[in-house]
Amino acid sequence: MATIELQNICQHFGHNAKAHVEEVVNPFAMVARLVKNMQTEMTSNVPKGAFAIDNLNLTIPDGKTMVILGPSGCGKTTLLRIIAGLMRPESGNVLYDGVDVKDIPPGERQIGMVFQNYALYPHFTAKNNILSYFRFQKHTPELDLVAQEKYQKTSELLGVDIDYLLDKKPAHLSGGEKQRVAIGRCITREPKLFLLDEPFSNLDQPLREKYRLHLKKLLRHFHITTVYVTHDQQEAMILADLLAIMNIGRIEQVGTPEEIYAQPHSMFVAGFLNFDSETPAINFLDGAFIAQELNGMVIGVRSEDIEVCDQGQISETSLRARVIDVRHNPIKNVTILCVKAGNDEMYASLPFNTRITPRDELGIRFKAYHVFDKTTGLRIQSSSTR
Ligand SMILES: Nc1ncnc2c1ncn2[C@@H]1O[C@H](COP(=O)(O)OP(=O)(O)OP(=O)(O)O)[C@@H](O)[C@H]1O
Repeated sequence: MATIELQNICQHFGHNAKAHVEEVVNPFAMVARLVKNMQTEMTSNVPKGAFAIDNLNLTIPDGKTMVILGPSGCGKTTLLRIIAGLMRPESGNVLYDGVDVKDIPPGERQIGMVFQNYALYPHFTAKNNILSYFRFQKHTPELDLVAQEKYQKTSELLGVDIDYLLDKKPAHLSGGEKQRVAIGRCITREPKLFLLDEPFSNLDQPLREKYRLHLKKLLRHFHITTVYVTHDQQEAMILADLLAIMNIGRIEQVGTPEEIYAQPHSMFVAGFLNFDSETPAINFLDGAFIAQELNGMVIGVRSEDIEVCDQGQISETSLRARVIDVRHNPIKNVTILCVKAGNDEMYASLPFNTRITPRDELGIRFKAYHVFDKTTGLRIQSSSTR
């Protein structure tokens, strides 16, 4: 196990690049990068052109799972590759337990890595992939014994259903099976650090859900420091001890999912972290519409923090609104309203089956809200009557 520290990391790509990336000579890493770049090209939300990580600092505490969550192209994989040593940053330090690992090659850092494409050895069976760490060492009867024990323990932890795929080669394994073999391969080497880059992105939804719970169990069992990269909010929420929200080369906020949701540092974080995909993460409203002294500010209010009242109960502390749309969701036990107040449209989550219909006129009140500076996007204050 290890505490990982990133200190003042800088890395530039594109036309503002200060230097060429020093790619550690590793054919697998280079192929993975090419594939990754093609995928990023196709899906990135970040403006094309220069990309920079400037003076990034981050600590991943010993034994914790830190999920790096951010939009496509914000630099999550770059960060993971810097931690792994697959890329040397232009400047800054990476420390494992306080020791600078600049001169330690990736293969000697005791890392278990699982990438999107799993990078299994195609000519090895599943069993030999799981044991590949031992297969590359000088063969001795003692090593065979250790390997057998490790293998036994790993397959127990991965679940009984790994047995039937052991003699198959990767070409004959499904995405979920490859993923289990890749994780098994990591566990067998007893890493001090797990690095996982969207390992479930090739799986369909039910399998993703199954395997992420399985992975959570494994991570709990081993207490290995883990960095998990994803842009899937549900995955992040389930797996994270700590979340780091990333945006265009910057870590915007670090904390538990609950802390970040309750006290977002910025409009980006407030609008990005969404506990419930039924509604937008937060409603942003023009401060001036709420009160004159809030001119130049933006109000952020979560859908669950909006309550409604009859027109007759509208007071100084409530706003007039018109219902645009009503959706009842019996599974989640909520009724979602879309209402318009002034020029602002917003969503409210109410108890299931609330008797409201489109075009109703009503009053709305905020139980809690955040105030953001319109120019910097930073949170200035929060208010709650909950
Ligand atoms: N070796 C490289 N050379 C030039 N640009 C690169 C290189 N690697 C990454 N980039 C650029 O850096 C940015 C961040 O890429 P990165 O793969 O780290 O993002 P990401 O957050 O992991 O994205 P995704 O969620 O889509 O996988 C992108 O704009 C990408 O095009």
